[in-house]
Order: sequence, then structure tokens, then C-alpha cells
Amino acid sequence: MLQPLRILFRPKWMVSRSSASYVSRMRHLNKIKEEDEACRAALQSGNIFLYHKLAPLLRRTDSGIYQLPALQTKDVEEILEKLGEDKEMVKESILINCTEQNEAQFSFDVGAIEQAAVEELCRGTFVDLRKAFFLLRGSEAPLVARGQALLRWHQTNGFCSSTGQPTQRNQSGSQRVCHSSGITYYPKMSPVVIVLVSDGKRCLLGRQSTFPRGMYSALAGFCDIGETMEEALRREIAEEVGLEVESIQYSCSQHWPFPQSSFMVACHATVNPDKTHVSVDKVELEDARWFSLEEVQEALTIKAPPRNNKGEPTVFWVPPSYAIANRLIQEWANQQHLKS
Ligand SMILES: NC(=O)C1=CN([C@@H]2O[C@H](COP(=O)(O)OP(=O)(O)OC[C@H]3O[C@@H](n4cnc5c(N)ncnc54)[C@H](O)[C@@H]3O)[C@@H](O)[C@H]2O)C=CC1
Ligand SMILES: [Mg+2]
Repeated sequence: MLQPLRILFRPKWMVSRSSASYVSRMRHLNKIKEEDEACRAALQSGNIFLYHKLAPLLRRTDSGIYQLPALQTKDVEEILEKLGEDKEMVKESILINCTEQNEAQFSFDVGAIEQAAVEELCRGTFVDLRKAFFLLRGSEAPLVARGQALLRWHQTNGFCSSTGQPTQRNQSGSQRVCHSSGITYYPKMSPVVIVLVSDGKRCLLGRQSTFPRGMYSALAGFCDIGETMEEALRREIAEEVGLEVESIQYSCSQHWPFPQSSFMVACHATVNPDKTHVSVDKVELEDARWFSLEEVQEALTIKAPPRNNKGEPTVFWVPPSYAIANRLIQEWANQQHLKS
């Protein structure tokens, strides 16, 4: 019988933020998300993050740190005018979030304009999102991923799947409507469960053939329609490695933008230490095996794996810290320490 979920940790925001300011910020955000007039007004004094064909604009500071430049709306209008474009295009910006000072944050894709010209005017570079994840710090990486996910969703949901007619967005971009069928479409994420399985002493990691050489990660899989997260977790582990999970503990969650928006729910799970034989589904995984605490600890210290002359990593390593898999592996290693 599976054990019920249990929250393992208390997120920082639960203790560090004043609830009054958080509540007013969320109510303000909700208003500009729902009301077109309020959103137009917020855009006038808001911040805009630029993208070019979904690659975010980053700026390198004099000290070599990469930042996500937040442009003012009037600056973006000026850039558009300088490049001979209609400044009204800025109204296509999509609401992402708002700052602690209640300033709205938007994303805007200038993909129709020549990349180098925008880069020069903005003193920045458009960088592939995977690379941007490596370069940015703190809350900027999830913010840039969210902005890209929303832009991508709008770019691929311009037509109603029932009537084939164009869909119209509201001002914030939180929905699109087909006025012909009356269907409202909302940006969506696919739920994925990611799990670090342990037999009490070792943890189970796997790799797909598409992963960079030497990299092993926690096992993951998309939830099927109608499944609970626990059912999806149990099924994926049975399918991919032929093991039966005995207990589950919820850890945390993450929006994952690659290749499209997934909602990653991360858990720890255990199997019976007498039933640890792994039979890998070779369609899904190239390999899966048990790793000792020592091996995992060593892998966690690797920031950039050493590479051979073909540029391929030569050692066992795990996903970088921005990936939720890294957090699960780190948590497991910490727990093993506490036990010993
Ligand atoms: N952030 C992190 O630390 C990690 C994230 N991931 C992400 O988890 C996701 C799921 O992992 P996989 O092992 O690939 O899943 P998986 O084990 O469910 O296998 C993928 C297959 O599932 C099917 N599928 C069912 N529903 C799908 C949907 N909504 N979208 C796409 N394919 C669907 C497709 O046939 C696809 O080939 C991937 O997108 C991967 O990028 C995986 C490992 C670490
Ligand atoms: Mg999988």
C-alpha cells in the first residue's frame, strides 16, 4: 500500500514574506490579468523582457554577470520606431508577473525584426533558453522560462482546433477565445512526475540516449489522462525499470520549459531492498542503474564535466542545479548523511 504524501520542507516564501504585501500583489496581478483596461495601463509603466524567435535577450555586465534586462515600454516603442516598425506592436506584449513593487512584467517577441539590429540598440544578445538557464541566477531563470512558455503558447494557438477560425487573445494574454465556437483556450502545461527511487542505501538513476554522454537523472514520465500523480509515478517506475514502488514522499515542483511546458512534480520513492533487480525498458531508456552515496556525492560536485577531444563528457554526472532532478538527488544525499 502506498503511503500518503507528506511535505518534506517549508519553502522560503512561507516564512520570509509579509502576507499583506503578497496578497495585495497577487490581487493586483489578477486584476491586470483579467481586465483589459487595467492591463493596458499597467503596460505603460511596466517592464518588458525581449525575445527573438523565443530566445531571451541577456546583457553582460562589466563584472561578467549575465542579467535579464527589463526595458521600459517607452524604450521598446523607441526601438521599434528607430527600426522603422509600428510602435503599437508593443501592445502584443504578454503579461508574465509583477515585481514586489507591483510593476507589471511582460514578454515581447521581436522575431519579425532583424536580430542584430535589436541587439545593438539594446546592448545585449539573444541567447538560446537552455544557455540562458545556465547564465542567469536566482529568480530570473524561472521568469524567463515563463515568458518564453507564454509566447510559445500564443504562437502555436492562433486557431481554434474545433472551427479552424483565428482565436483572439485578451490584453494580458492569459487566454484566447474563438468567437465562432465560443471556446476559450488557456495556456497549458503537461503534468510530469519525476522520482528518485531509493532502496535505502542506493538511488536509481537512468539516462535516455538523447542525454549528453555520462549524464544520469531521476526517472520521469508524463501523467496519463485520468491518473493521479501517485498512479503515474508507480506506473512509470514499473514500465521503465520493472520495479514496484512501496512509498512516496512529495518534495517540490517546477515549471520545465523544455521541449514544451511541463509541470514537474518531484518525489522520493522507496522500493523493497530485497526486490531491486532492474529491467530497463530499452525503448524509453538507454540505461538505468543503482548508484552509491559516494558516486552521487562525487557527481554533485561536478559543475562542468571534463570532456574528451570530441567535446563529450568523460565521467558520470547529474543534471545542473536549475533542474529539479538535481534537487532530488541533493536531498537524497543529505538524507543519507543524516542516517549515517
Ligand atoms: N527538470 C528536470 O530535472 C527533468 C525534466 N525532465 C523532463 O520530463 C519530461 C518527461 O520525461 P520523459 O522521460 O521524456 O517522459 P516519458 O517517460 O513519459 O516518455 C516520453 C514519451 O511519452 C509520450 N507522451 C505522453 N504524454 C506526452 C506529452 N504530454 N508530451 C510529450 N510526450 C508525451 C511520448 O510518446 C513521449 O515520447 C521531459 O520533457 C523531460 O524534459 C526529465 C528529467 C529531468
Ligand atoms: Mg521517462
